[in-house]
Amino acid sequence: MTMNNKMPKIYVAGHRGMVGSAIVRQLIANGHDPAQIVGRTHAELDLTDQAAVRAFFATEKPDQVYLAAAKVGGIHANNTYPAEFIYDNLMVQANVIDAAFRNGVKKLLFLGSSCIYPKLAPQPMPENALLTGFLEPTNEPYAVAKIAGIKICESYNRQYQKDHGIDYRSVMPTNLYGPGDNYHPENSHVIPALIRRFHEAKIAQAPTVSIWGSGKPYREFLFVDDMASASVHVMNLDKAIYDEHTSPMQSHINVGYGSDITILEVAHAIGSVVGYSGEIVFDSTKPDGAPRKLIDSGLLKRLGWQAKINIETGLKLAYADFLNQIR
Ligand SMILES: NC(=O)C1=CN([C@@H]2O[C@H](COP(=O)(O)OP(=O)(O)OC[C@H]3O[C@@H](n4cnc5c(N)ncnc54)[C@H](OP(=O)(O)O)[C@@H]3O)[C@@H](O)[C@H]2O)C=CC1
Ligand SMILES: C[C@H]1O[C@H](OP(=O)(O)OP(=O)(O)OC[C@H]2O[C@@H](n3cnc4c(=O)[nH]c(N)nc43)[C@H](O)[C@@H]2O)[C@@H](O)[C@@H](O)C1=O
Repeated sequence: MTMNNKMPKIYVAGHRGMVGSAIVRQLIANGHDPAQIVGRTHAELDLTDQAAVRAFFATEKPDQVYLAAAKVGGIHANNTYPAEFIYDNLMVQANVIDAAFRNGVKKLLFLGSSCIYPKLAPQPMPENALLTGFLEPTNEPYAVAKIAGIKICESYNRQYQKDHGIDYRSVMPTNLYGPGDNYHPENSHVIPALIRRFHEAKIAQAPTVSIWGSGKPYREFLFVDDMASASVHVMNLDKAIYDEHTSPMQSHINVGYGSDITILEVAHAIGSVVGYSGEIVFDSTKPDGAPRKLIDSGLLKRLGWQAKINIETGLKLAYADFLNQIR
């Protein structure tokens, strides 16, 4: 009882989402008391509603916040709903970070995305590639919102850290996948989309299955439980160490797997896990997006974290999750 009282009360924004639910699992696996973890569904609390967010923080008074709620989707969703991607993400971030500050939250972790980096950034992309060039057009509105999220955290630290003791950090994940993913046929990311399409092709005994674009772009894929462990690791890093490796105007940290593969290679790997042996064809009416976006995760490695789950293992776990979801 005494020990539980000393545990920080943690608000995981987006606790039902793929990453948020993995962060909750990780915190509990680390021994955190589930009663000291707070979550609200979108239906219970719309984070774009400033008054509702302020009222929630004033009532719950969490000590720490993991900001894993966002409008999220793959290349088609980003391209089709750009207004929602920029508006929702700007509002959610601004509301949550500001309400956290106003209500005494000392520690917050903001989840951005590797799409913050320029389309033609040097590969692998280091943290200091931010704001050095043009963004990939298919997800520019989402990326601009994510860049604003980093800058909100940095600005609050710069203005308020000294007097209020706040420490708001940011992590930039590469492309993620795993249990709890969104398997929508159009609006999802490539791995869940292809798991569904290959599974349906197998059941229908279809001779071909199509993948979008040329299959040539490279992507770096990280399993969601690795992302959750990296998030908790960065949140809990000693402040002196975090400060030594970042700066007030460049405080974000990349979270990647460490290597990338082509979309055609990941399609073959998914075909093999699902058990589909037909032919792969290309839908050239669909965009390729960024040619490559491998992030440099050297800083996080130096700070003591590395991914554990390889793509073969991760895809098997993801397919098991898909089968479970459609049962
Ligand atoms: N998935 C990926 O490949 C990547 C994800 N990220 C980042 O990681 C974080 C988590 O993403 P992920 O878990 O994949 O996404 P999910 O879509 O699985 O989860 C996002 C969660 O946020 C909630 N949410 C969205 N809008 C609102 C709102 N207005 N009010 C309240 N809740 C809201 C969603 O609820 P509901 O579904 O009910 O709307 C959902 O539970 C995001 O910041 C994302 O940008 C970064 C890089 C890659
Ligand atoms: C995480 C990241 O996610 C988005 O960027 P993206 O990396 O381009 O994401 P994606 O997973 O949707 O596509 C990866 C690649 O795969 C190809 N591809 C083939 N076949 C399918 C397919 O069936 N579906 C999808 N979605 N892609 C397919 C697709 O054409 C592309 O070449 C950002 O908008 C932004 O949200 C962001 O930060």
